[in-house]
Amino acid sequence: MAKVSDFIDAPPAAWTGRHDGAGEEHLRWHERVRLLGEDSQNDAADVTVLGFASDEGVERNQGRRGAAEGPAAIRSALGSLSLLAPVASIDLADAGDVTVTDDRLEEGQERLGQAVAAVIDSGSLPIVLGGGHEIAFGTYRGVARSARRSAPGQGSENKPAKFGVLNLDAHFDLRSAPRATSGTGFRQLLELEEEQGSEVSYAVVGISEAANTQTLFDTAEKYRVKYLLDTDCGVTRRAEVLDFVQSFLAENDLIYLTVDLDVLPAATAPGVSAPAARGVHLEIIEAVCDLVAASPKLAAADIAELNPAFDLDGRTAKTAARLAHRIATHHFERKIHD
Ligand SMILES: N=CN[C@@H](CCC(=O)O)C(=O)O
Ligand SMILES: [Mn+2]
Ligand SMILES: [Mn+2]
Repeated sequence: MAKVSDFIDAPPAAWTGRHDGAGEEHLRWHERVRLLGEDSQNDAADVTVLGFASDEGVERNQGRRGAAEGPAAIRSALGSLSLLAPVASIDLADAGDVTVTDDRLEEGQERLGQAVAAVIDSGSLPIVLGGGHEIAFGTYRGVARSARRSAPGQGSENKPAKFGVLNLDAHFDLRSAPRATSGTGFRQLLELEEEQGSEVSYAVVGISEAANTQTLFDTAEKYRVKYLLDTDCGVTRRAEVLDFVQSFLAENDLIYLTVDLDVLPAATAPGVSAPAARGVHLEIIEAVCDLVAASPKLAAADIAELNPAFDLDGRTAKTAARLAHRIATHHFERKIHD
């Protein structure tokens, strides 16, 4: 079986963070994460972090370069986060980064797909740290080529698993372009599935009417995309948002969760290529991540678009780290209670 290290360009570096003492009562991420290398015997951690160091897709989409530095900034913010008693036994691994050099984005997405599939097939949950939202086509390829995709769906011996992609984003990212960009990923995957005669359902939480043109809404309709506008996702609408997500979980057998940090208000996530004037409050985004992470259907997650060059006092990196932490710990808590 292929190992994740076969597809990695930059092996993981040592994690750092605050150290308060040796006991488990002081535990933080940097003291728990083990680094995966070519010689690692057991790759199947509960959660495996890997990075996608790319901003080529953002550049091609007329955006602001800098997201290639995102994975390092998220790891740095994750390092000092506490692992409290209920999750102190979580096995966390870092596989290192897939790196996009020059303009070889498509190659990088392919390698990311192979790395993600290797992690899933080892029995671990991959959380991929971006990187521009071109990460999505790579992570999707990983879920699509994993054994979980070809396993039969629930309640049916013959039908393949129903695959749902849930995007938390101000944008549809359904653009048509001659080459892959950070704005084309979901159109690419919908077209690929159509060509293959297979199916994927795509849903988005947080769409901004001001930041998507009519042609993008028309494309969303063509592909029967389910979505909630940012104006439907205020903190008083939490129950409706969670109902929307719960229905999507119920309709599918296998879920890929992707978080584009520009779904959050610019005050919470200034360090992105396209900050949101309104956005969806972190309280709602967190509740959605918690719900999805606690589902055994979750196959992979990623967090995209952190651009440290535009961050203010590391607040976007801290937010990204907090979401990665919640996805990891909610996944683990469900796993140990099952
Ligand atoms: N990842 C994609 N992003 C948006 C960027 C929008 C903007 O730059 O204003 C999109 O393509 O729609
Ligand atoms: Mn976006
Ligand atoms: Mn996006």
